Amino acid sequence: MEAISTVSDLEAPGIHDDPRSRAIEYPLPRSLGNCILIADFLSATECKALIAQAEARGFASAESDYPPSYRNNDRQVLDDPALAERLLRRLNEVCQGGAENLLDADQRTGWRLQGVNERLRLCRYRPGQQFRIHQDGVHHRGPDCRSMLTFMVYLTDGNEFEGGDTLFYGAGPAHGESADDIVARVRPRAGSLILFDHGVWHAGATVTRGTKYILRSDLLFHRTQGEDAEPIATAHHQGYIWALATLAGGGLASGGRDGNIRLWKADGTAIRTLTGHGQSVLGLADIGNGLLASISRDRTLRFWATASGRCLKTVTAHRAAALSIARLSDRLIATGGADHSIQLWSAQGERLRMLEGHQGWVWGLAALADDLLASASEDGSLRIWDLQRDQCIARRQTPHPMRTIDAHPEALATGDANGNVRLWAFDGERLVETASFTAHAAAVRRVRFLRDGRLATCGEDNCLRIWDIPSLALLHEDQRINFVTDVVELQGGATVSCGYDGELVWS
Ligand SMILES: O=C(O)CCC(=O)C(=O)O
Ligand SMILES: [Fe+2]
Repeated sequence: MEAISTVSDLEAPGIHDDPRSRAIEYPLPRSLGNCILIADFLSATECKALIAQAEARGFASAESDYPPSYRNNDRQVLDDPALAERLLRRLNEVCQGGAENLLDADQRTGWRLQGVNERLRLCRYRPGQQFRIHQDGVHHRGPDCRSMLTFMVYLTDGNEFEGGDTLFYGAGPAHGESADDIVARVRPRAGSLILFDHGVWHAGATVTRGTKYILRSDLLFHRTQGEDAEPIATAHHQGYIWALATLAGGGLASGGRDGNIRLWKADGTAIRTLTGHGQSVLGLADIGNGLLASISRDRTLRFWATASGRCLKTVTAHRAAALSIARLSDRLIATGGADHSIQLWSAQGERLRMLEGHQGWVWGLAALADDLLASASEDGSLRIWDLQRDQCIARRQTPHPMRTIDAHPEALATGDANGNVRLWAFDGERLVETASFTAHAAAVRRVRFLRDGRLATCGEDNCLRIWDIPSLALLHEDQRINFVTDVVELQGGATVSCGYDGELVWS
């Protein structure tokens, strides 16, 4: 076998005499988006070298970044601009007249191919590992550069493992993930490149025997000057908005995948942008005295002065993504993480204590009183913690991963990965489930009690719903074009919701 010691040996067109002889297929109906499969994009030797180098660097479980029910394959992030540049060169070589020709430029008026994202992700799937139905996220590099297509090379051949096909669906998880909804199934071939629009719903099926490896990146595009270019500067955030919080002055704060926190007046006027987080901002809380606390996938907890926009303090809060935050009193804040722990903090950001017990990600926290905290976890349990004794004093297990929680003087609400919302009562000792209903046709992302006995729920079925409590009558419904992630009620009574479309919507 040809010896390849570094990835830099990925050079000229590999083993092929004519680089343009590669077979090209279009696995999806055009109406669902671009999807292009190019055989023998990398040679077998190049694939083996990439795998060997990745194994030498070592894979990590995706568990600190993604819940296992969503994806549990192993992963490695490799920033390699030189390799990305060579992959782009190869792409231009294999496409007659350059890669742009293949990509249906009509779909991207005003945008031109810039390159392959140098943030390369190597993924390994061993038996039992999978990546459930999803759309791929957009990488934003300022208003004039963003990714639009997924770039994925299969490094192992389908005859070396069982399962592990890439599945394409006609619609999102609201329509289930059943075999009937599969529009195309791609059996991995070593060296094949697949390119598809980020918005196409897809999954990596469970590998049942052997090992599957892929190299994953994105195609980046830059905006061309001129009247064709569609403005994107009007979006409230670049990419997904994850979380909202009301502010004492009547406005609100939003946090996004762009790592930014934006402050807004109640009428929607932008006040300022707080920058500093290195990754998605997943939770926000007004902690009083003009301070905002934020948590991020970058594992930190930050404290900000809302009047000046200054970041006063940054602490590493968790050993994995920090997912949830709640203010208990002027003196006490709690955060929950993908490391399964709950951490308690002073309002000055000193770490006080840790609560352990959950067996999965702590997605939601809610204060019941100054020294009583409720937590909802991917492990399917709801727990109540007495913060005077730092003990879990009540616990209820449910069959599905819990994703969100909110509290209200008379009740608690939780939402789960299967679209169910449950209402609970806690009498100081016993935790009783008082109601349970299917609120969404996919995972519930947020539950929030509103004034006048109403409950708002946000779902991965792209719906915001408002329910009357306790009758459970549906009072209002808003359908968006992508997941709805949060909703808050402002002092004046308006509700503001947000989601993966990057927009805040007042109603
Ligand atoms: O493994 C696969 O076939 C799909 C992987 C995928 O969807 C991703 O990495 O975004
Ligand atoms: Fe994907």
